[in-house]
Amino acid sequence: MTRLTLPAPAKLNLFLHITGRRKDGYHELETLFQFLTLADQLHFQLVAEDVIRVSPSLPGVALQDHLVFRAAQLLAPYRSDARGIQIEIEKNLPMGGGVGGGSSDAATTLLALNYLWELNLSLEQLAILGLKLGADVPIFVYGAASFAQGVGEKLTPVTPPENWYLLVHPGVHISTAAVFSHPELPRNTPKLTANDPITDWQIHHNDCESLVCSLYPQVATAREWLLKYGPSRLTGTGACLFTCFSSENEARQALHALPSTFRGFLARGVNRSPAHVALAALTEASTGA
Ligand SMILES: C[C@](O)(CO)[C@H](O)COP(=O)(O)OP(=O)(O)OC[C@H]1O[C@@H](n2ccc(N)nc2=O)[C@H](O)[C@@H]1O
Ligand SMILES: Nc1ncnc2c1ncn2[C@@H]1O[C@H](COP(=O)(O)OP(=O)(O)OP(=O)(O)O)[C@@H](O)[C@H]1O
Repeated sequence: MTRLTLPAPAKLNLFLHITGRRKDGYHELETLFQFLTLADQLHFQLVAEDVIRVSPSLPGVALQDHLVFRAAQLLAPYRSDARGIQIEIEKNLPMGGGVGGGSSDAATTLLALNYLWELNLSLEQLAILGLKLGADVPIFVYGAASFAQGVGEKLTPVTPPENWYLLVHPGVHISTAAVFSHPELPRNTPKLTANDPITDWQIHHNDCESLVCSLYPQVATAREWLLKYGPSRLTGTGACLFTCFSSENEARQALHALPSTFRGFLARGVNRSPAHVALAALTEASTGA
């Protein structure tokens, strides 16, 4: 096989507790990750020359900083021949939206190149490499909805309900680093205990939400609008907020009522990453399983 298309799905942080800060500045988190059917699409094509080509370019992102390019660079030394790769990205996920688009693009690149370059690296090896690119990369590499601890890399698979979500982007770009370095960010939520119902996400909260709403009035306005439909929550450090619906139809009706100042996305929560589903289908087809 010389070409491959794989999705790079969005994630939601159904809740996000900050339980402490490490000496290196990174924060200790407890968060519940679920994937969405909403995804970027990445097209990979092996080429004879020893190059890594990524197109189209992303606004404001130099090639050397592009997480897809960096993921390919990390894997290139493991090749046994000099075949290069051409990668084309259909970007559907809002950047800086808290849905992990960059991390997911990187993880899908690791999975795809491991397959196309026939590297036979384990998911654990890919996750360790991926963590160098961002705290959110390992969850996408493993591909199972999980309760995460540490900086987001200690993962315990769980199965929250696979609801329909309306995701609202209030139109602001939020820097993860800026939120995490803010002096007013709460950092001392007590750790959950073994008896806490982890997948019952609505009883938990996102520690970034109040701060982000006070720094960005558009996020606060979007939150107020979403609250008419049910409990709403910030994902990651924002800017996107979500609420859940028991059917696609109800979610679609809410999307139709969304003020034009916001962008809305309809998606289903899924406990297995669509990238893994697609890769498994491919492997089964090629082995005739
Ligand atoms: C907020 C989350 O999206 C929750 O899933 C992630 O923790 C962020 O993951 P990410 O975007 O992959 O983050 P990284 O690229 O590793 O880090 C961006 C910046 O966020 C801060 N950061 C990130 C993760 C973490 N556990 N503690 C932090 O303090 C660091 O200042 C870092 O410089
Ligand atoms: N392939 C990529 N897709 C998106 N952003 C990228 C990519 N490569 C590098 N970046 C840079 O990473 C920044 C954060 O991107 P991303 O869209 O993943 O944010 P996010 O959804 O808020 O992430 P998270 O929830 O993990 O904090 C972008 O603003 C951009 O500068």
